[in-house]
Amino acid sequence: MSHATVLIVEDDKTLREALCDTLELSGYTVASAVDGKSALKVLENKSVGLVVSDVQMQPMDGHELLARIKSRYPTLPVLMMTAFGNIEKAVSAMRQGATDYLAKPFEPSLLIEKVKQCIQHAEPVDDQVIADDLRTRELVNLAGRVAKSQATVCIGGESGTGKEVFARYIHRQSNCADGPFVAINCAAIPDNMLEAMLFGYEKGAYTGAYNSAPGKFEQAQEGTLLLDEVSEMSLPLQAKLLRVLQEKEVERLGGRKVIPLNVRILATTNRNLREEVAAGRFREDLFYRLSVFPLHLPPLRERPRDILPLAQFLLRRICQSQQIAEPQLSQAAEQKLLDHKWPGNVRELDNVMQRGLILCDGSEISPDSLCFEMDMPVPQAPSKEIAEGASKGCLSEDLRSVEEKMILDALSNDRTSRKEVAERLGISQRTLRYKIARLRDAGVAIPG
Ligand SMILES: Nc1ncnc2c1ncn2[C@@H]1O[C@H](COP(=O)(O)OP(=O)(O)OP(=O)(O)O)[C@@H](O)[C@H]1O
Repeated sequence: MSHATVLIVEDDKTLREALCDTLELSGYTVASAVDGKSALKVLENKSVGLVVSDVQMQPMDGHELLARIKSRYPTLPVLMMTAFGNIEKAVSAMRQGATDYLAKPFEPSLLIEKVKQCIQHAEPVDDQVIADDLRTRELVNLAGRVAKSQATVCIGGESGTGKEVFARYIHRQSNCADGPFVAINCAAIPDNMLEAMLFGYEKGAYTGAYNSAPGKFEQAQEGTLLLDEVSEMSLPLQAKLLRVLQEKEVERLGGRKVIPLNVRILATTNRNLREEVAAGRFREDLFYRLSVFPLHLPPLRERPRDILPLAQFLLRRICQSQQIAEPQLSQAAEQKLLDHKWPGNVRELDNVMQRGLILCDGSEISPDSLCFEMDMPVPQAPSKEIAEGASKGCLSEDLRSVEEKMILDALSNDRTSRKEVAERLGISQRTLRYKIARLRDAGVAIPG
């Protein structure tokens, strides 16, 4: 049985109670509301997996509620209940994005059947795309439209803006949604390994290849392959990638068989790819092949109406995963979130909500519980303490700032790739990526 809460929106008290009873007896957790306005309030405070709503209600009717839900929670399924014989209302609700409809009066068994179907097809909470700001809503809309084509989409935007969230959304909305979604982070894997992981290899292709293995392209057959941080790929590998994209076929390393591919390609990048092309770090032909349809996600500070819905969504997600009650955000806390500039975007907001949850009193998150990393004091301890901290195996704040300075110095050389920076610092590219993300979350501008 699904754990998702079903929200019943119906102004007729007797019918509302009957619907709630029917679903509760079938094992669902149920919440209820008397009209669209109060339903939106419930949605703000509760994680809901499905809305079952009447059409005719006052003051906010089912159509308006549906429109608000589609703009604010685009992936939340809605089952509309229409008056018997009013097929036009049902058709217009379906056009507006309702998942299904029930014509009144209906048997309890039909309600249970439809609810079950809608919940089965519903997005898990992790897959939801929050889009309240007009700019984000337009992007979701665009992403939904481009999803239906076979076009290669390159999603750009600062770190933590939700590029992977959008890539997954495009996959779910595409004609290959039933196929696999395979993602590979091109920045986190050393070049020779990345090649083997992308294209696969035959037994004996290189030392240590004891068995043959399919690559990510093959794993993504009939589905979507996301090339995350594609700009970090080396030039020689870019050439090989281009060939696979042009030919729509792949050969495993050390293999002779040509494997035809039917894979939708998506890519993301934190960098301005045009600038990378101009600087000679990214192949122009690959740029054009990947950017058939470019989508750019603006930073969170440029879509302020997303901040609070995202904060609430993230809070709910954290509370659900930790199975704890969800505290309210006080009005002053909301204002503090709205006033911040979010250099680390949604990922930074996620961190702030996690910390807020730890620091709050359980029922309410106040402004004091919301601390941004850039506001946290860095103690100026004498160097003796650095050594002591290091010998205890913990990284003191001073050591951390020395480390940060080394990373920033290394990154400030324009001609050095991230891969070379990682090598020079003696850390893996994955570790470097993690440390850069932490610095970004703390509001530090990253060179390059
Ligand atoms: N619109 C959104 N709705 C819901 N969650 C979001 C949204 N945007 C971002 N997130 C959340 O923010 C976090 C960062 O998102 P994501 O990994 O997609 O960002 P990114 O741009 O791909 O980051 P990076 O460039 O560092 O890889 C994730 O936890 C994701 O679930």
